[in-house]
Amino acid sequence: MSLLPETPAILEVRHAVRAWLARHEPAGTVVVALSGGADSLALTAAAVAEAPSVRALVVDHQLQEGSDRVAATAAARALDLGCARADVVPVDVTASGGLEAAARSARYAALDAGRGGHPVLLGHTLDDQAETVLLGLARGSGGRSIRGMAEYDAPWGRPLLWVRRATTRRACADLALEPYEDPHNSDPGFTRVRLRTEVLPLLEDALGGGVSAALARTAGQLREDGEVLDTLARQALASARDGDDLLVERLHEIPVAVRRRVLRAWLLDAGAKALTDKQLRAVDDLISHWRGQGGVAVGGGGPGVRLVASRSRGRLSADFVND
Ligand SMILES: Nc1ncnc2c1ncn2[C@@H]1O[C@H](COP(=O)(O)OP(=O)(O)OP(=O)(O)O)[C@@H](O)[C@H]1O
Repeated sequence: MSLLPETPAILEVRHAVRAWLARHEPAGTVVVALSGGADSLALTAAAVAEAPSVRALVVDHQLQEGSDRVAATAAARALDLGCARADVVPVDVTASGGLEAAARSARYAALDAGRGGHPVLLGHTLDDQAETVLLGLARGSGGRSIRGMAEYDAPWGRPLLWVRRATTRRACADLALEPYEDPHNSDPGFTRVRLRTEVLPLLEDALGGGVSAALARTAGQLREDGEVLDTLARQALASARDGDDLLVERLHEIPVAVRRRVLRAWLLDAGAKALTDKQLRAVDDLISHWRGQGGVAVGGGGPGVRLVASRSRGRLSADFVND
């Protein structure tokens, strides 16, 4: 649909979507995950202009009074904008492990179930990426936590990862669309909101601007580097495996950055959960600093059971052991 006004903001969002489609070549229909907020609304308008056929999916978390109206309004906008279909999917959020996390997993499950085999475009912007990287830097460990979000991790596509949030807002204003403002997005009880409204502006001010873009760029570079290391690790894992065990002699010569990834993938496969850097290093010591030490317990066995990685006769094995 080339009926959209050709303002700089609209053209920038369209260009980002066009470039994503050209890189990832989804066949036919794409689904847009539409919250009704500025990011996914601008994304929907641009997708309709750029993709052969667009379906919108709006998840109604049913957590706030009137959420059904918000969802219905968003779906109606999607049809106005030219989507071939727009569906509201109500979900029941059962809050185990925090409401935010429960809402997110219910949302992704509903989008996955409703996408009909097509890729799903999400409206994450460069600003979301910068916040994610900053959170990862402060809370995570290792390069994986500051890689940020992928622009395509099938079926999830993020065409706007290099577009500023201000641009999607501008695009909506240019289209005379009134985005939904989620009250959560201004609630300082959420760490992400404080990052957005307090920390990042302070960093921008102190460092003279460009911080969000630099964080997003760093994430992009780390992701590319990390993907190479992951590929090498997959190959090394395949060659070191003997049944469920690993042959130590095949792991000795591998650079430590790759070897730790091999061990991580192997332990996760064996059922490890929430692996820490300290545990991984201790398992690595079974190879690089072997002095006959005992096994290393890692999380994952459930109550009363531990997963223990140990070395014996040139092999590493991971076994569940009762406490
Ligand atoms: N209710 C919803 N229905 C459909 N899509 C949604 C909904 N809420 C969010 N999305 C999609 O997810 C994108 C990111 O939204 P938001 O930043 O609120 O998510 P989040 O809570 O940070 O979750 P995550 O970053 O894990 O996806 C939106 O741009 C939109 O594409």
